[in-house]
Amino acid sequence: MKATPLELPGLLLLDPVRHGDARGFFSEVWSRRALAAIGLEIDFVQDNHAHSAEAGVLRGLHFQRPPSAQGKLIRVARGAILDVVVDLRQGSPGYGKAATVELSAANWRQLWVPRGFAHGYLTLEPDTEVLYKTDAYYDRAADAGILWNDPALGIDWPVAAPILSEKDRAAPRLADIPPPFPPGSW
Ligand SMILES: Cc1cn([C@H]2C[C@H](O)[C@@H](COP(=O)(O)OP(=O)(O)O[C@H]3O[C@@H](C)C(=O)[C@@H](O)[C@H]3O)O2)c(=O)[nH]c1=O
Repeated sequence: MKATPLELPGLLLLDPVRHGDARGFFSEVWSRRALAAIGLEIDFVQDNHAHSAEAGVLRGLHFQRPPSAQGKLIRVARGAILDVVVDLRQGSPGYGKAATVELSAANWRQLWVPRGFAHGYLTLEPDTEVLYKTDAYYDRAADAGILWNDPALGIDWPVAAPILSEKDRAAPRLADIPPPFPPGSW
């Protein structure tokens, strides 16, 4: 498993091996041993699977407040997404900065997002299926979000009018919420 650190500390782009043959392919999409070998020892507790029917669906930017913060290991089994994360860890050199990466069934890449980030994605193709593992359970009371196009984040979304949930349409800007991950919480 190749692991490439991205510009925000803790973010890792992973390239699992895909063994192709005449039948199709085989791939170990998650292995505790392979992740431990690159220094990631994570106890995942939940697997999520989301289908988006259309290109232009934007989900995010979401996080769960501590102590229910979640690390996420994200991949795409069908279609493609622009995956976006924002570092919300106060005191991190990346605080308030965003990173974007394309994940697709074609490139077979995965993104490891540690606790302390907001996460969102835009589907680039219809019928896109996103799968991700989390290291903490869903906690509806801790569920929170930041407005996808908060100008302070400077995210270069390739779409002006995405398809959003009502919740995401009404999300606050980062400057309008108490810092979700103060020093000591991450
Ligand atoms: C996230 C989640 C949602 N739900 C429920 C709540 C709601 O009724 C329904 C849809 O929830 P949402 O609208 O929040 O789904 P969605 O907008 O897809 O939310 C997801 O977005 C991406 C970007 C993430 O990073 C995830 O952590 C998660 O926040 O599913 C669960 O039961 N368990 C979960 O873990």
